[in-house]
Amino acid sequence: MNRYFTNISGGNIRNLWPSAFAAVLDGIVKVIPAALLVDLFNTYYVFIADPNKALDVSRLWIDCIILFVWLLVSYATFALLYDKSYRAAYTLAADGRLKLAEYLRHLSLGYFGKRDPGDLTNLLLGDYAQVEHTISHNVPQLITAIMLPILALVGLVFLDWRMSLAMFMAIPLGVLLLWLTDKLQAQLSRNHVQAKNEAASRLQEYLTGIREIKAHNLGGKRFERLRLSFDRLMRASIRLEGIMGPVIMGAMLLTRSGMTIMIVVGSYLLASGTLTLPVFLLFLLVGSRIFEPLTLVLMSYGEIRYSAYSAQRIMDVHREQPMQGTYSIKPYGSIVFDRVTFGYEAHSPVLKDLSFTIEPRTITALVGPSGSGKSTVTRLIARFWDVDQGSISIGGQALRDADPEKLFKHISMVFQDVYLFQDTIGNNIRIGNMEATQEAVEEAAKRACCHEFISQLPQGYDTPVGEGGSTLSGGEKQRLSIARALLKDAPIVLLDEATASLDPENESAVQQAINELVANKTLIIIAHRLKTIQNADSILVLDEGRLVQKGTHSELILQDGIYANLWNLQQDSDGWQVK
Ligand SMILES: Nc1ncnc2c1ncn2[C@@H]1O[C@H](COP(=O)(O)OP(=O)(O)OP(=O)(O)O)[C@@H](O)[C@H]1O
Repeated sequence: MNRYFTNISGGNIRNLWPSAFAAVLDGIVKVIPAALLVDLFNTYYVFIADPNKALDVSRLWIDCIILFVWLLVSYATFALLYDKSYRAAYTLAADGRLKLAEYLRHLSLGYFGKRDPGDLTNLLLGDYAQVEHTISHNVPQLITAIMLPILALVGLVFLDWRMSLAMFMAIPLGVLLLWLTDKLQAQLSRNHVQAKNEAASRLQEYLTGIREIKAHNLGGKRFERLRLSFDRLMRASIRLEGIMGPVIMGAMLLTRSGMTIMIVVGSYLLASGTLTLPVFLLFLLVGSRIFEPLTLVLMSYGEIRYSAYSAQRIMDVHREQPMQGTYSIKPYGSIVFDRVTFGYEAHSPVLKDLSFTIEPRTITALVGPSGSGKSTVTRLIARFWDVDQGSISIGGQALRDADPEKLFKHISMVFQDVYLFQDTIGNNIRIGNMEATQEAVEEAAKRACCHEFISQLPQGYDTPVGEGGSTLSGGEKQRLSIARALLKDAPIVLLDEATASLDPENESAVQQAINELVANKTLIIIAHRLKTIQNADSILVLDEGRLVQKGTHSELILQDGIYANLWNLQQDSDGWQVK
C-alpha cells in the first residue's frame, strides 16, 4: 500500500498529504448529517412513543441550525478537497512529466535502444494521465470511503456491538476477494498497458514510415501489423473488463450484504427483546449511508489497480542508473583510446581492444568497411555510451568520470541524418547556442552557406520547419546542422559522413561550410569518400572493430591493406556511369 502511494506520488508521498488531509476533513464533515439524523430521529421517537411528552422544539431548532452551518462547512471542505486534489494531480503530472523527460536525458543512449519510442511517449502522456486521474478522483474517494465506516463504527459500537459486527462483518470478505484476485488484476492491467503501448507504437511507426510504405507498396502488410496490434488491444480490454468486472461486482455485493446480515440479526434481536426498535431503525438509517461511498470506491478499484501499474512503470524509469561523472574535461587535450572494448549488446563486442591517440587541433579520419565501428568510435567520444573495458580520456581526464553535460559543451556533432525540430529555421540553428543573437545566427548561417536559401524563404529565419525537417532538402538540412555546430563553436568536432549523400553542388557548399567549422579544432571525421580526407593529419583504418592501419594518406596508399584497396576501388567507381 505504502509502495503504491509512493509510486503514484512520484516517489514523494508528502505530495499527497494536503489532498489526503482535505479528504479526511471532508469525510468527517460527511458523517455529521448522519449524526444529526440520529438525533432528529431520537427526538421524534421520544415524542411519538410517549404522548405525555411534548416535542422538544428547541432541540429541533438546534439540529436545523447545525444542518444549515453544516451546508456551509461542507461546501468549504469540498472546495478545499477539490482544490487540493486537483492541484496535487495536475502539479504532480506536469512536474513529473518534466522531471522524467529531464531524467531520460541523463540516461545512456543504450537505454533508448532497448525501449520503443512509442512506449516512452505513452509513458509520459498516458501513464501520467492515468495517475493524474487517480490522484484527483480515486484517492479522495478511497479516503472518504475508509473514513466513513471507521467513524460510523466508532459511534455505533457503543450503541450495540452485535449490530455493528453484523453490519461490518461482510466488508473484510469483499476486501479479501479483491486481495485474492490482486495478482490476476495486476497481470490483466499489465497486459492491457502493453497492448496499448504496442498499438501506439505501431500507429507511430505507420505514420512516420508512411513515405516508405507508399514507396514500397507495403500498405497491406504494414496495415495488417497495425490491425493486429489494435485487435490485441481490443482483446486485452475485453479480458480486463470481462474478468475483473464480475470480481469487482462480487466484492461489491459481498460488502453490501452487510446490510442484509444486519437486518436479519436485527430482526432476530428485536424478536428476542434484546434490541429496541429505535436502535434498530438507527442502524438501518446509518447503514444505508455508509455503503454508498464504499460501493463507489469498489467500482473504481480497477482504475486504482491499473494506475498502480502505470505508476510502477514511471518509477521504474526513475530507478534506471543515469550516467555518472562530475569532472570537466580539458577540451584541448589529446583524445586517448586505451584498449577499448565495447558492444551494444553484452558478449558481442563491436570495438575490440582499440588503442589510439588523437592530438588536439588535428584532423583525424576514420575509415573502414561498413559496420567496422566508425560511428561507434564517435559516439563513445561523446559518451553516449560507456565502454565495457579499457578507457577513453580527453586531456588526461577519463570520460567515465566526466560530467556528460559539461562534456557535451565541448563537442559539436554533425550527424549523417539531421533532425530538425518543429520550430522556425532560426531557432533550429539556435539549438547550437540558445543565447545567440539574431546577428550571430545569421553569421553562422552565412558561414555554413545556408543564408542564401533561408533568405529566399517566405518568412526567412522565421519560416517554420516541418517535424524532422521534412520541408527541406538533404543538403539544406546538413548545412543547417553545420550552422548549429558553428554557433556552438565547440573545440571538438565529430563529423559523421556529412557529405556522403549529396549532389556535387550541395557537396561543395557543405564542404566549404565544414572547412569553416573545423578551423583550429580537433576534428574526427568519418568519410566513405577518401578523396575528402587526403589532407587529414591521421587516418585510422578500422576493420571489424579493430585498428588495422594508421598513418597519413600518402603512407597508407603505399601499404598493401584495406585503405589502398578502398582507394583503388573508389578511383575506379569515379569513372562509373550508367550505360
Ligand atoms: N544502436 C545500436 N545497437 C546495436 N547495435 C548497433 C547499434 N549501432 C550500431 N550497431 C552495430 O555495431 C556495429 C558497428 O556499427 P557502426 O555504426 O559503428 O559502424 P560503421 O563503421 O559506422 O558503419 P557504416 O559505415 O555503415 O555507418 C554494426 O554491426 C552495427 O550493426
